[in-house]
Amino acid sequence: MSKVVVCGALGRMGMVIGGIVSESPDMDLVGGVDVKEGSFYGVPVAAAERMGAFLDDVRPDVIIDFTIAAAAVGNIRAASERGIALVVGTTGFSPDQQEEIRTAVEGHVPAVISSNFSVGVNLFWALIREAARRVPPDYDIEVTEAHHRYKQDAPSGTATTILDILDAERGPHTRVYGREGIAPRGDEIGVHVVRGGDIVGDHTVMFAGNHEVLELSHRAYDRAVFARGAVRAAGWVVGKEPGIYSMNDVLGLQ
Ligand SMILES: NC(=O)C1=CN([C@@H]2O[C@H](COP(=O)(O)OP(=O)(O)OC[C@H]3O[C@@H](n4cnc5c(N)ncnc54)[C@H](OP(=O)(O)O)[C@@H]3O)[C@@H](O)[C@H]2O)C=CC1
Ligand SMILES: O=C(O)C1=N[C@H](C(=O)O)C[C@H](O)C1
Repeated sequence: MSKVVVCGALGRMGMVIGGIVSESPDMDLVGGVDVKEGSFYGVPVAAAERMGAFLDDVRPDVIIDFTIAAAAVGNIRAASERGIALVVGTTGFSPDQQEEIRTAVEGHVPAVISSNFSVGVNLFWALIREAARRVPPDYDIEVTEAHHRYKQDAPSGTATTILDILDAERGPHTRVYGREGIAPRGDEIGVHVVRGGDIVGDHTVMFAGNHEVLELSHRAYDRAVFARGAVRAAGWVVGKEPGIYSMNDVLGLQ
């Protein structure tokens, strides 16, 4: 039975994750952490400022973090100092924050870190990789993502992962974020961000040649797809060797 703490417990993702963990026969939801204290699913939610004391009290096996980048870095450090395994879904990390996370995790605790925990998106990334290898080099590439009006970071973590896959397969390209005025196309990848309403998460990669367009798309209809993946990762990561793992490791896709 793994003891689980959810960071960002009272947020959109935290609430869905808490519900799934509380109903999992092999998991014990022992608490949450959020900016303000409270409770969810019958367990306490500690205020972020007293997270360390709370972890020392409830002693979880794994922390699932869906907060914001600045908070997640500190949460990861707090988990690492106590030898607690991690699942991190938070997005929007700067290169410096990514380096801080690597230093906190590697050689200390096992952590599954992914910008998207849905099975569909992990397959989508594999299909994009394959397409990027096969599509002729002169085809233009545009990446579009759409999310709800409350999303803070842009472009999404999932879109950033897509851009990293495209760079790995086709060589580094300049990223042009939207266009305005006279904007002739070069050898860039165009990146387009849409924010509105309650869109859960849409991503499209367009490969545009002369007289044809190939598009690969993924659309999430419910946050449960991300939450189920994160809870699955939490069950998987406890007891693994220290290091950073991807959702491919959890799903056995590599
Ligand atoms: N990898 C994936 O599959 C997915 C990743 N995400 C990512 O997860 C993150 C959260 O998304 P979402 O749930 O929609 O966002 P929300 O804003 O709804 O939830 C984040 C929660 O974290 C709280 N929080 C802020 N700082 C701290 C802290 N120091 N300690 C604990 N809690 C804190 C926020 O409180 P307050 O509101 O008071 O600031 C809020 O309740 C985002 O980065 C998003 O991109 C989202 C979906 C899927
Ligand atoms: O903030 C969200 O909602 C989501 N964030 C993740 C991202 O930035 O890619 C994953 C998903 O698209 C939903």
